[in-house]
Amino acid sequence: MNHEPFFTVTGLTAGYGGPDILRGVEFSSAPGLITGILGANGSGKTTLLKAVCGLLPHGGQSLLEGCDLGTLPPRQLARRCAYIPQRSGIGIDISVLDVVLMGYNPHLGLLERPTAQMKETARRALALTGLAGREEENYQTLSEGQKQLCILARTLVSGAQLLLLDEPESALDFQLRYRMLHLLRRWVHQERRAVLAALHDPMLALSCCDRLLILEGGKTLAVLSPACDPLPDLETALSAIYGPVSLTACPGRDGRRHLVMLSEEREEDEPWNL
Ligand SMILES: Nc1ncnc2c1ncn2[C@@H]1O[C@H](COP(=O)(O)OP(=O)(O)OP(=O)(O)O)[C@@H](O)[C@H]1O
Repeated sequence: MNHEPFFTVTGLTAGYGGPDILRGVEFSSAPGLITGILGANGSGKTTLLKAVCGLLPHGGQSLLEGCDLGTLPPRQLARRCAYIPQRSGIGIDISVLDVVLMGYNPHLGLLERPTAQMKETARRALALTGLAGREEENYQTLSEGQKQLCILARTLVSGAQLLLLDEPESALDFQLRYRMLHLLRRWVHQERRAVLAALHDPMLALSCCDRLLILEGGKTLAVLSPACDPLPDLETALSAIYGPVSLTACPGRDGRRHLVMLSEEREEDEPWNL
């Protein structure tokens, strides 16, 4: 796999008016890789995604194919970089197909309508995410998990080179969260894009991400490859954010190394006596 820098973050700092929450985050990604951001609650995962796509004032740089994202006007930024927040924020009655077609907005002029080909691609994206036949339904009537799949379809058609996803799996059941990440992984490898996804499920991240960015207190603690880095290195980094854990490697049917993570009980933990 090609490992030339495609997306590089250097010295990223950001906050909300008080002390900096992100304190010099650094990492880089080659094209065709999915990077999972893991960190405890409040470690800065969402803040990182918002700073990269310019929603928060920040210091440092995010370079995508050598272009400083911080210098791009909003429309050009939206063409290159798609940010999917934890909640879609869509509160109006709108069809499922029209939500997916919103992915084309940065490419359309004022009052320009999506083409027949765009509609066809949007239908295919919905079929890929398991929502075939739901195109004309009201988006508001979908379950939270189905809404996440619909937003994923919108992201896939957007043509952005960099996808920033904030807990894209949070409302999905066990099967769907793996299907979603496998789909994203295949798509990213094939299309040579980059995905940065904040995830709360470390097993999912270990199984589906090419790389893991471990955040602790707004800083990069480690950048690791679940497929090839030594287990003790992975255990040390994961234990720093989740408490004591142990990892076991299992051979998958696909021939890749799969990791199973166990949370080890802390001996020093007091029983809960309220
Ligand atoms: N709008 C805001 N104003 C002030 N502080 C904020 C704001 N949003 C987040 N923070 C603070 O920034 C820190 C990092 O929050 P952030 O949402 O980036 O963490 P996270 O890793 O995504 O957490 P979680 O896993 O709980 O979603 C937290 O201490 C939080 O209180």
